[in-house]
Amino acid sequence: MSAPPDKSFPVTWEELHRNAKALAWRLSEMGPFTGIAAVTRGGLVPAAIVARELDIRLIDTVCIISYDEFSQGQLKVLKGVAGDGHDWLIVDDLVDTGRTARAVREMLPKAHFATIYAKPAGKPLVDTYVTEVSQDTWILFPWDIEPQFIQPIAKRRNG
Ligand SMILES: O=P(O)(O)OC[C@H]1O[C@H](OP(=O)(O)OP(=O)(O)O)[C@H](O)[C@@H]1O
Ligand SMILES: O=c1[nH]c(=O)c2nc[nH]c2[nH]1
Ligand SMILES: [Mg+2]
Repeated sequence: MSAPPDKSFPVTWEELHRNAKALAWRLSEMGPFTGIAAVTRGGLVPAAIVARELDIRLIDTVCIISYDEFSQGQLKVLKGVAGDGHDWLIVDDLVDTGRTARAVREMLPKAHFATIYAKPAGKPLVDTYVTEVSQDTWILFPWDIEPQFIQPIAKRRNG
C-alpha cells in the first residue's frame, strides 16, 4: 500500500451532498441532458445526486480503473457507453491529472463533462466543476474514510 500525499482534503457526506447540489444548480442552466454517464466508481454518488436534482432517469456507466489507492496505475477501460455523447452529461467526482477525463472524452466527445472537484492539471478537461483543490492535495471522500485520532499539527511537524 502506498502512502497518501501529505496534504489531504477530507470531505464529509454533508459537504459532498451540498457540493453535488451546487454542481446540479450550475448544470440546470445548461442542457437539457438526455442521460448521465457516471464514471465509476467515484462518479456514482455525485451522479445519483445530480440525476435526482435534474430529474434525469437514464443513467449509464463508464467503468474505468486508474488508481490503486494513491498511485496511478495503467488505465483500464472495463466498459464504455454507446454513441458520441450528444446531449449527455458525464459525471465524475474529480479530475486530478486529467488522464481519466481524457479517455472518457475520447469515448464521448460531444458530452458535457462535469465534476465536483478539479485540480489544476485536469481543470482544462472539465466543462463544469464546483471546487478547485491544489495539485499536491489528496481529496478524501466519505466512502474512503472513518473518524479516528489524529496528531496535532505541531506534533506532526516535529516528527
Ligand atoms: O484525473 P486523473 O488523474 O485520471 O484522476 C481522476 C480519477 O481518479 C479517480 O478514480 P479511480 O481510478 O481512483 O477509481 P474509483 O473512481 O473507482 O475510485 C477519480 O474518481 C477519477 O475518476
Ligand atoms: O480519492 C481520491 N482523491 C484524489 O485526490 C484523487 N486523485 C486521483 N484519484 C483520486 N482519488
Ligand atoms: Mg474514478
